[in-house]
Amino acid sequence: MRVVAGALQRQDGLWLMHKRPLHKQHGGLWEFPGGKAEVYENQNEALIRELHEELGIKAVLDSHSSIAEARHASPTGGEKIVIALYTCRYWVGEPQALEGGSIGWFTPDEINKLDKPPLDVVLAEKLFEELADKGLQRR
Ligand SMILES: Nc1nc2c([nH]c(=O)n2[C@@H]2O[C@H](COP(=O)(O)OP(=O)(O)OP(=O)(O)O)[C@@H](O)[C@H]2O)c(=O)[nH]1
Repeated sequence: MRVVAGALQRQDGLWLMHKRPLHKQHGGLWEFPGGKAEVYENQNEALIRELHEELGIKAVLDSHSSIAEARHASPTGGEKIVIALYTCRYWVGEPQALEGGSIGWFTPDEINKLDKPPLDVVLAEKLFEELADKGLQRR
């Protein structure tokens, strides 16, 4: 299963995280917004669609390439999940939680402390390491 996620950074440097609705898998945990890519979509298209459905924004991805990836086999021994994370600094519209969860804006240190699904823990670590390596401002 291909999953795509967005690391949205606002102009004040804070990053958006989405709290999953309670009734879903990983309910109440904070994730990078996104979701499953359909078979007919490339990853960029899938993420732009998911960010529109979940947050109501039109996003412009910083790059066609992902900044980090995380993967694991599903607990049922079924298909492997691969999540690719893309950064995004430009979008049209004000992000809102449209699917029953909530959103918040956080510093990297705050994100590290949020309760997250396992792959988002990995994505957050890799994202902030990668940005530090590139000498980019984290906040
Ligand atoms: N973000 C994230 N998703 C994970 C992790 N582990 C894992 O199995 N997933 C699964 O990856 C999928 C992410 O897609 P999604 O966000 O569109 O899933 P969803 O349940 O909201 O949508 P759905 O109602 O269409 O199934 C979900 O099935 C989610 O449970 C993880 O560590 N982080």
